[in-house]
Amino acid sequence: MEAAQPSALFFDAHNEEGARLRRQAAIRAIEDMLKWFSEEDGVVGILDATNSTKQRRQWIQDLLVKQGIEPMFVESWCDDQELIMHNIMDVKTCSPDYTGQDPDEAAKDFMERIKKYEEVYETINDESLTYAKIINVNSQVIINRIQSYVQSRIVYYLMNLHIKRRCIYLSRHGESEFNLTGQLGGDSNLSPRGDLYAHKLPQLVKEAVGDQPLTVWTSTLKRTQQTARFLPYRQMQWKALDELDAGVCDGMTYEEIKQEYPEDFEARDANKFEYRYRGGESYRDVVARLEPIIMELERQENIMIVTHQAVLRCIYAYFMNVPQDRSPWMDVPLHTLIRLEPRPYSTLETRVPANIPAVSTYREKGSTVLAAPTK
Ligand SMILES: O=P(O)(O)OC[C@H]1O[C@@](CO)(OP(=O)(O)O)[C@@H](O)[C@@H]1O
Repeated sequence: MEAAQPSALFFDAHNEEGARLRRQAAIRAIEDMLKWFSEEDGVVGILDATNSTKQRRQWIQDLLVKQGIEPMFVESWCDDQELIMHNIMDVKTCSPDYTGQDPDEAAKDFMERIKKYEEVYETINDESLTYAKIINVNSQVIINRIQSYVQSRIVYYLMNLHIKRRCIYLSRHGESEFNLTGQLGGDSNLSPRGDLYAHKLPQLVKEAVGDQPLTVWTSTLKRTQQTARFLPYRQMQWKALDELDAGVCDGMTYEEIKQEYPEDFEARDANKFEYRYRGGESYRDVVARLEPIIMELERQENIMIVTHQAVLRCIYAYFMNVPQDRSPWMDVPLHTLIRLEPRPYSTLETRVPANIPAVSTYREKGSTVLAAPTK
């Protein structure tokens, strides 16, 4: 039997049973989070709840501080009716609370829910708490007692968010000369088939983007710039988008690495996310250097990124919520345009193959052989 969906009445502060159940749910969520902190080395947890009274916030603060956790409150405050309505239609009607319900009915119920909240709501201004209050989607941000590095990064991240619809387009560079020989890294030119992809890309992008504005980001390496050279949009090069640095293994094939550095080859397979090439980088290092890219992506509207296998995996994993241990093993084929559309509860993905053959650069764990090529 399916659980009944909560109606606005459930959120009425005078409804004692509703208040009791909501408190119980919050306790369960906090217990879950504490378990994750202690058993799975969690660093930042998000307790998504309507902690809209001073008493409720103080209760959470006391509970967490006792466990050695530093709480930071984030309040999103909005009195712009158009924004509220847009948010309800866009976000709330597809929330798990309203699955399968008529969107107009769901919107009406949510308006009622807001009224119930308004009766008891006390905006955050508690001087002793750490908080960020975001007013009308970043028209104004008020912060209080931001003390640690992580907290300041969270504030910066929140300041960059917007709720406009947009898409992120991702593509690897066209097949390169090094891809043909199975060599890693380097700064080689496109192969003839890679060049065909560069010629076809404007048409693929035009079909996906239409007449909307777009900005193209590439790495500083020749293969991404050659791939993007016919795209009729503003272009920017980012060093942060350069391929994972393979250090002493740059220019080698997987087979050569296995022969010359067998222990490294094994260590990388055992933990590909953490393994750092001698004199080079790990996937974790790439994720860290991509932080400004992610921040800027959150601020921007339509962006197309032409980059490399490892970097693309990291950006894709961020939007598609792929766990760290799986992301370095994802297959991201050459000559394929990936369209990501971030939505409130998930990101929609479409893949458009260019139908231009290319070698595969995908290697399974334990093997030095690359997978079958793309037809
Ligand atoms: O982490 P793995 O799976 O080795 O993938 C990264 C490798 O992908 C390659 C291709 O094999 O990237 P690129 O997209 O730049 O061609 C290498 O240059 C790079 O070292």
